[in-house]
Amino acid sequence: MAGFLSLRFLRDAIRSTQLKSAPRALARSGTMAPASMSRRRYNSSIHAPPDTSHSIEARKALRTHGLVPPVVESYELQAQRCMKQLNAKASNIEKYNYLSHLRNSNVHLFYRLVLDNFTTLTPLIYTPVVGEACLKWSEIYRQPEGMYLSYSDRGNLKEILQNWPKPNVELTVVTDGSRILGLGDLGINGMGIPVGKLALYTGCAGIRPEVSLPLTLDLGTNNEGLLNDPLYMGTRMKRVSEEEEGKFLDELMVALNEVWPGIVVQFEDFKNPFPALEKYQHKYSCFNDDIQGTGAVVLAGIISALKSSGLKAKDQRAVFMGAGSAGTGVAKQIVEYYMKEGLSEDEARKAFWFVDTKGMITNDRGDKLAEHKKYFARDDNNGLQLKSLPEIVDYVKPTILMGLSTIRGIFDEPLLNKMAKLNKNPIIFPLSNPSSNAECTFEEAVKYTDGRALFASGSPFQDYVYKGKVMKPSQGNNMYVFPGIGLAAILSKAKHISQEMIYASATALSSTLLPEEFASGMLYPSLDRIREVSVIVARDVIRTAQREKLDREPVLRDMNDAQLEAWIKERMYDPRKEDGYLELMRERNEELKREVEIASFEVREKLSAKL
Ligand SMILES: NC(=O)C1=CN([C@@H]2O[C@H](COP(=O)(O)OP(=O)(O)OC[C@H]3O[C@@H](n4cnc5c(N)ncnc54)[C@H](O)[C@@H]3O)[C@@H](O)[C@H]2O)C=CC1
Ligand SMILES: CC(=O)C(=O)O
Ligand SMILES: [Mg+2]
Repeated sequence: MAGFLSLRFLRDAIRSTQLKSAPRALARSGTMAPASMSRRRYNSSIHAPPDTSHSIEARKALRTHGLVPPVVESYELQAQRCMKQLNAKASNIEKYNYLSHLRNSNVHLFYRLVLDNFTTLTPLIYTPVVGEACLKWSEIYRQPEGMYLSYSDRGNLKEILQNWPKPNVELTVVTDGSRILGLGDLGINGMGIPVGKLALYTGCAGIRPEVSLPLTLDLGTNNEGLLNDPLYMGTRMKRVSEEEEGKFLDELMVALNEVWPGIVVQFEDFKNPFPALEKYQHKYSCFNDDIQGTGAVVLAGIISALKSSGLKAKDQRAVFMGAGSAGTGVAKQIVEYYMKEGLSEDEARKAFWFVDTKGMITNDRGDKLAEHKKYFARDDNNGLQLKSLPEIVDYVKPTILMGLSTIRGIFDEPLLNKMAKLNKNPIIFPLSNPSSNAECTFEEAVKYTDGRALFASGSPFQDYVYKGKVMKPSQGNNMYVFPGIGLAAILSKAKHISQEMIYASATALSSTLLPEEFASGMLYPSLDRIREVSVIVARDVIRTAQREKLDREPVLRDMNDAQLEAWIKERMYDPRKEDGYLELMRERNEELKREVEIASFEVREKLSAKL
């Protein structure tokens, strides 16, 4: 019996790497000719395509000799050509397509380019251009990227996940496409978001590209435009009910953890992300980026802004335009900070006034409030029900104006003037994405507050020269923390991702702002230093996981901070050190190992049949 169990275990272990062994098994059963080494190379899960940077020796070994022009090029030359081709593209969407193609055809060159041109390329692979790509996803579709799981696949999710061609997945970003940035329900067109977020995981935190899985759930869409679009590539049906989605997600979480035990799951851009977070956060290694990641990143910006304005937590009054997952997630995180600064929970909670489509959120407004809005609903309004943002600002006299509403331009000139009259340094955070949904632009915030606003936006803006001075915008985007949180969860093998771990990511991020950056008005560190930032975020998140006994990697426990940082850095994927030739050799080794495993499994199976 014990022998039988271990054989089954071995067979399952081999199946978990089944893709590589599948061609051989099929070949053995006679349904498929054995793939030649050269054929297999092109189907390789690891990218070792013909590359102009390969030496002649490598080309010979890879049998790509003759498949690329003869000159062996330096990376600098390759990069020069790429940037020239990129700059020749007439529109942002063409640039997006070009970069997607590059990522799929030469992954290391793509990431090297991203790391060397981070601030120029991020807006093209992430917000704002990814928003346009999602709007047009079914139109611009060229190649498979990520996995699509449809409602009709329920019952078979585990089996389908096993079709993913890379054997070891450590991280997935999953969306149901129901609230893509501020662009609404885009159905499966939302795939651009998991793809973009995971590209940032690799760029910002050095997660190896082959261990990440972009995942989009095809659970229908209520977007009539898409339902009527012949090119739309998702199932043409209305969105399933919340209950049906809940059951689907239950199956998905089990399946993901069976196929890739301990996988880190990032939930992204769900219209109603609260039930999943509540249900899974203490059960699996997962977090919600829009609620928790955004909360952490905005808290870090608020810590910097308060330091800059010289005001205390107890003096803050915040008006939040938009009371969705991001708005309430951000405010909850700030409440925690205010409490650590000495306020009672009630004092902290009362420092927030929320506004949604029906106006100021109060307990006695007369409508049934969604569960997540109740905590911040005002009960001190003496029956007063205010509808418009300007009258709410007059009533509250806020120090902070936060935009997570998706409404472009709602922070208009008169409102910004008002904030500037009320405060020496008004804190203005138009955080909605993409740029076309921002509550105001950087230029507007500077001009209409006479250059005194402490500003952060969700999507990037250009520097702006005001009265002869170059003003620098800050980008308050969860990209500053989610890569470090995910990296920490992977490296520490965290059982769960706790609220304390998320909070640690915020304080870690705020600690990375350099004095000179702070002096120049920046609220966040320069994105050019994002890898350094991710190391510090990951370090502090790991430390918190250890304190809470949520980590399962004992090796890290005895390290001091410097050792831990060095260890994290060492594990980060660095495209500069990658080499397709070496990878292929590694891959061949792995393949040989698997062949030996299969052979020994077969021998043992025959033996056990004889016994
Ligand atoms: N900067 C960042 O890192 C992040 C930015 N966001 C952005 O925040 C925005 C909102 O995201 P979620 O909260 O997840 O969406 P959501 O759909 O959950 O919430 C949107 C909120 O805005 C309110 N709203 C919409 N139209 C309004 C109107 N005309 N007047 C008043 N209120 C209105 C809704 O009532 C709702 O409370 C999106 O644009 C998203 O891209 C989200 C996460 C991270
Ligand atoms: C940045 C982000 O996660 C969002 O806009 O939804
Ligand atoms: Mg999001």
